[in-house]
Amino acid sequence: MRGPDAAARVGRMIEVRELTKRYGGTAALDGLSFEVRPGTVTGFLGPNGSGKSTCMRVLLGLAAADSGAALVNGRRYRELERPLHEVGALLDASAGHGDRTARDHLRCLARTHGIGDRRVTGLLERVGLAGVARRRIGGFSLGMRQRLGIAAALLGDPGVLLLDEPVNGLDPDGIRWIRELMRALAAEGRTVLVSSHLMGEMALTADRLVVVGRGRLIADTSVAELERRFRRGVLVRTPRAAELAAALAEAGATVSTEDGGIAVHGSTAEEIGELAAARGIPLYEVATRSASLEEAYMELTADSVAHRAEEVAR
Ligand SMILES: Nc1ncnc2c1ncn2[C@@H]1O[C@H](COP(=O)(O)OP(=O)(O)OP(=O)(O)O)[C@@H](O)[C@H]1O
Repeated sequence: MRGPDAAARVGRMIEVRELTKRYGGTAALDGLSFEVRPGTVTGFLGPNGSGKSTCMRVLLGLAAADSGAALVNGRRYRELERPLHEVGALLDASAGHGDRTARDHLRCLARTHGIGDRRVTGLLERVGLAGVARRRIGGFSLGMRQRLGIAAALLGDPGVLLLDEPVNGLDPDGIRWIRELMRALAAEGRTVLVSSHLMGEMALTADRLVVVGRGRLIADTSVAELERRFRRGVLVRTPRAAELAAALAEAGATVSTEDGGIAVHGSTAEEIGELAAARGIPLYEVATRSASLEEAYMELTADSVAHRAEEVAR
């Protein structure tokens, strides 16, 4: 890979192109393409079995795709010269020798890449494990293991991070901690891709969303765009409802009576306000209604969920 195209690709950090992977009769990935940009937290969302983990495993060289490309900094994982310095991953928090202390676990990993003890000590502090650094991992709670996994992912100070369901099984403190850490890592200019099947969680953390279903791309969008796309019209309360409704209908909007007010589709809150002002109609309330991101997500993925239920029942 040479020339201007290669340079552009390096800037993109994660690129998944037409990725396909079958397990027997199941297409885990079915022509999936998307890119993840630096400086953002990108949520990787999809119902159970939609291919998120498989995609991450292919990106990390842990599974081979049947066709297509999964690139980090413009290269396949196996072509990376110093992988730990380019991409860090949290896949399975149960990994790690139970007999080893947290510090020794990180030191062993660090040595494979010539990373010194000082970085290990710094990371144990960053993830809040400095106080238990000499305790054996076997006695760690799930939350402590997640923190250790994240320290391992950060060892080589990589620009790209892949986190598979990092909040699974964590208490509210742990969830808040991971959320803040992901935001801080993105603010440092890193590319952070984090998988989840909980839209509510991602809505609080992610700037962008890549939504997949049955191994295919359903949406690649910013959180704000998704909210806009799922607007549910404008609810207006006024003492002169019939008059305003007639004026709005004349202007081309669709109007219905609802909840002691009128529901307007096809007109923005600004247009409604100006039209009412021009006619001297007082407005008591003008509220743009959006579906919650959770509802938007349910709508986007409904087909994949139904299909999966059929597959499981078969
Ligand atoms: N090693 C494997 N052998 C056989 N089938 C597999 C294997 N790994 C994944 N699959 C299948 O591939 C599909 C995608 O699974 P994958 O784990 O990638 O989805 P996911 O989106 O990560 O799901 P979840 O949210 O449940 O973790 C599923 O139908 C799954 O059963």
